[in-house]
Amino acid sequence: MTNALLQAHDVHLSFGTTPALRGAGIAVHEGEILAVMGPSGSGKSTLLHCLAGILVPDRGEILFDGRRVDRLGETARSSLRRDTFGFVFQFGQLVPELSAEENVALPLLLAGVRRTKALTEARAWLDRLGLGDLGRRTSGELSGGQAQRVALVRGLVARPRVLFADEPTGALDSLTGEQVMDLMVTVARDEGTTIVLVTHEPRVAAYADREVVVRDGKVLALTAEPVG
Ligand SMILES: Nc1ncnc2c1ncn2[C@@H]1O[C@H](COP(=O)(O)OP(=O)(O)OP(=O)(O)O)[C@@H](O)[C@H]1O
Repeated sequence: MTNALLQAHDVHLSFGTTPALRGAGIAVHEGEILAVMGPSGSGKSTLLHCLAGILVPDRGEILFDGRRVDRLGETARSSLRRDTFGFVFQFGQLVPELSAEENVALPLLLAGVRRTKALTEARAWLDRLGLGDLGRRTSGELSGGQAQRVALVRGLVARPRVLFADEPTGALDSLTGEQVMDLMVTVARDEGTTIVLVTHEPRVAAYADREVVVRDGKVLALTAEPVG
């Protein structure tokens, strides 16, 4: 496929003598929600980190929108992560001293949006997603599921082209996990966001358009790639 938004070709990466990726290849299409599954230690998070420009592979290529991410320097990769990508991890990682709305506003502030405007926008997002009542609370005053929904909104507020979600429901019970996934899919469809979703839970992967499995540092396709 040549028109994928995000691609990895024959990616290898080792941590010291431990190989994490051994020839991984993947193509993610614009607007697609792709679930990356596989056993513990198979290389899922490492692959996500390579696709997101957090890690640079030892060998192979990472392409975003036709551009070689693996050839960019740290500053350019950091700008790409800040301006074009969004992130949500297993333990939301909200800044504990800040309120929910301040946490949501953070990516906008980092992108140079003025504080008042960033907070107004953060509040609008929280309202739109039914979380407006939580805006003034700090993360210590939120339940795990509420905190994770706020973290998800923070990952989406700057309208990233790709959202990288690494086990976003891993710390939640299944009902709360479903609420987080419903929110993620609703926003992604509305905004046309592409999602790379690492999960080991089939119920979570079922929200995706397509699934791949990582095994021993390689990617096995489970369902067919979309045509186009
Ligand atoms: N920072 C690191 N230092 C050393 N080894 C690492 C590091 N990160 C990952 N590894 C190793 O690389 C391999 C792949 O790890 P990775 O975290 O990508 O797997 P995973 O499929 O995401 O696992 P899990 O489902 O348990 O999160 C494993 O053998 C792991 O121990």
